[in-house]
Amino acid sequence: MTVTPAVKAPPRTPIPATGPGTVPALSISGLRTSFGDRTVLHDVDLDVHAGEVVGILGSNGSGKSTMLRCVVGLTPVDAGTITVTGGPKEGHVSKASMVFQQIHLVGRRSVLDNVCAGALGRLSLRQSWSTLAFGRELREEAMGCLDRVGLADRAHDRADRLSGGQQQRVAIARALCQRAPVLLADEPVSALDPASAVTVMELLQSLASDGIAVAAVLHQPDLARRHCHRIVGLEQGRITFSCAAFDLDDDTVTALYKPAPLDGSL
Ligand SMILES: Nc1ncnc2c1ncn2[C@@H]1O[C@H](COP(=O)(O)OP(=O)(O)OP(=O)(O)O)[C@@H](O)[C@H]1O
Repeated sequence: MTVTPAVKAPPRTPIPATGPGTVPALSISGLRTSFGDRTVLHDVDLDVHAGEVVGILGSNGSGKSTMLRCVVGLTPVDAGTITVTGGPKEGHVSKASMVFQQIHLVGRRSVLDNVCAGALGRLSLRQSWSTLAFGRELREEAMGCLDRVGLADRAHDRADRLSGGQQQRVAIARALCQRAPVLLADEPVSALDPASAVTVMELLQSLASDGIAVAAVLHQPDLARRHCHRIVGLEQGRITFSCAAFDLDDDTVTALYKPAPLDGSL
C-alpha cells in the first residue's frame, strides 16, 4: 500500500554560495540600537548574499523591524556597521529597498505612478517635483518592474482598486524600481490570505534567483521553511540561531516563541 504524506516536503532549493570568498550583498556587523536607555538590538551580525532569501523569525518586540529599519536608515544605530554591496554605481540610489506590511501606495494614483515613485531617490529635483514629469524611460522601466511581478495589465488602474495581495506585489515592483541589490520585506504577507501569501513568497524567491538578496521578516515558520534558503531567529535583540531552512526543527521554533513572563522578568 502506498501512503501519501499529509504534508508535502518543502522544496530544497539550492542554497546560494555563502562560503569564504563570496561577498554578501548585505552585511550587518555588531549592530546595536537603543530607544532611550533600552537597548533593543545587541551586537547583531547578519549576512545576506545575492540570490538568497533569508527569513527572520522572532516573537513580537524581539527587534526584527528595528533591524531592517536600521539598514535603510529609518532608525539610527548606536554601534556597528551595515554594508550593502552591489547595485548601480551612479546617482543617489538607496542601496536597500524595503516593503512593509502596511503597503503605503498612493491609492488615487495609478499603479504605474506608484511604481515610478520607487525611482524618486535617483531623479533630479525637477524630475521628482511632479509625477507628471516621470519620463518615458522611467515609465518603461516601471512597466518592466510591473511585468516582473505579473501586474503589467493593471498599470493604469488606480492603486486602491487592487486587492491586498496585488497591492503588495505593486509595492515590490516599486522597490524593484529603486534598483537596489537588497530587498528587505517587513511582514510582507501578514495581511494576506494563504494563497496570496504564497504568491508573494514565490515572487521573493524568484527575485532572489535574479540575483537580489532578500531578507524577510515573517511570522509564519512553515512559510519560511518552504520559501527561504536560510532562517535566523531573533530573541530579545539577539540572533539566537541561523540555519538552512530545511534544518529548522519544531523545538527551535517552539523555544523562539516561548511566552514572555508578564512581569517582564527574563
Ligand atoms: N520608535 C520607537 N521608540 C521606542 N521604542 C521603540 C521604537 N520602535 C521600536 N521600539 C521598541 O523596540 C522593540 C523592538 O521593536 P520591533 O518593532 O523592532 O519588534 P518586532 O520584532 O518587529 O515586533 P513585531 O513582531 O511585533 O512587529 C520593542 O520593544 C519596541 O517597543
